[in-house]
Amino acid sequence: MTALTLCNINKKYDKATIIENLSLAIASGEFIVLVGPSGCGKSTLLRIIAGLETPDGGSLKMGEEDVTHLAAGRRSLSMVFQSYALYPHMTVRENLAFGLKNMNTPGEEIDKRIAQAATMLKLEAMLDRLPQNLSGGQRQRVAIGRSIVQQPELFLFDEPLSNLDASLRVEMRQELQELHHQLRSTMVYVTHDQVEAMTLADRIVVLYKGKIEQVGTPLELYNRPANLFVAAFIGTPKINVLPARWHQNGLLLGDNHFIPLHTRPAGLGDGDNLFMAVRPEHLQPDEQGDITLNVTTKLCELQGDSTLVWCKLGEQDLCLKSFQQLNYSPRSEMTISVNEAHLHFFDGLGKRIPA
Ligand SMILES: Nc1ncnc2c1ncn2[C@@H]1O[C@H](COP(=O)(O)OP(=O)(O)OP(=O)(O)O)[C@@H](O)[C@H]1O
Repeated sequence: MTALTLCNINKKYDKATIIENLSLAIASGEFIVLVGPSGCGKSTLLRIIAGLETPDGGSLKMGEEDVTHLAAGRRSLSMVFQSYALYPHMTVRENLAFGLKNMNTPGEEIDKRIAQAATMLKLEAMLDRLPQNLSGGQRQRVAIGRSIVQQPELFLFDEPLSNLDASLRVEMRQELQELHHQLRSTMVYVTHDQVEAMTLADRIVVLYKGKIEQVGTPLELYNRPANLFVAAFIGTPKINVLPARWHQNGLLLGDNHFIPLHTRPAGLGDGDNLFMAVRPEHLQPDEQGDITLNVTTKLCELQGDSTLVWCKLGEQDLCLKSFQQLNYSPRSEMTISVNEAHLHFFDGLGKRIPA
């Protein structure tokens, strides 16, 4: 286990800045998940930590040791890729043993570590098979096993589950959780999958254009997004965002729809522009909430366990998610509601306004 400290990391490709003055302290044993839109620099950051890319500025420490200029092979870490990268002509056992043999680990020790990893990852029955005779999930387990036998202080994962089908992903996600629980190693994990991020992470790092937008526990990000970008990035379907203006004791939404509020968001004065945001699952298809809104339905999407009701408040599109099975015909008038505690407010620059 090791702590990891990134301090003012910069990385450019040609003239384009990919990572900009990025600082992050990762505690020993922590499971950190990096998320962000395609091209925001997640893999680049992981490769910098691995030593596969050199930063143009800044420093990287593992524990107390400055590893900024240490060769990849000399860092006590192991990386698992999306593509598994197994040797096709070697059996599972040989794949697991390969790195250890290169480090001149004694044979007995290799056998012991392979046996432990095989038990942990349920690979015992497959040790003498070639990768071509394994399923995608089993291959991914071998790739993870190859990391485990190295007993690294730090695990790096670059979208390790993205080649697997949906049910296998769920299974592997749970196995990774269990693995972290057993090993208590520091793990840094890149994914596009929100559920993986929310369920695996101790803390999530949201990146955008090479900068950190917010670092926090999954629930901090969901409950108190620091800005509109994070609010819109975390949660499916996306949070509803409505332009608004403070007026006396409430908000004027886009088309002058007034909603009274009990609490004035900090620092707001009459006429100030802001954004009000509300998650689809916090809109209720009834009048029970503190604030009611008269909307016109556009479309109902029945999903079995839930229904998405797409509707319009004036010119503004809204999505409501209900865990009931609902069916409204298009262009029906209905009243929906929300509790004031579920509203988020952001200033004109998209920064959260504390309640
Ligand atoms: N070797 C390279 N040379 C030049 N540009 C690169 C190189 N590697 C990555 N980039 C660019 O750096 C940016 C960040 O890439 P990176 O792979 O880190 O993004 P990402 O967030 O992991 O994206 P994705 O989610 O699509 O995998 C992209 O614009 C990419 O085109």
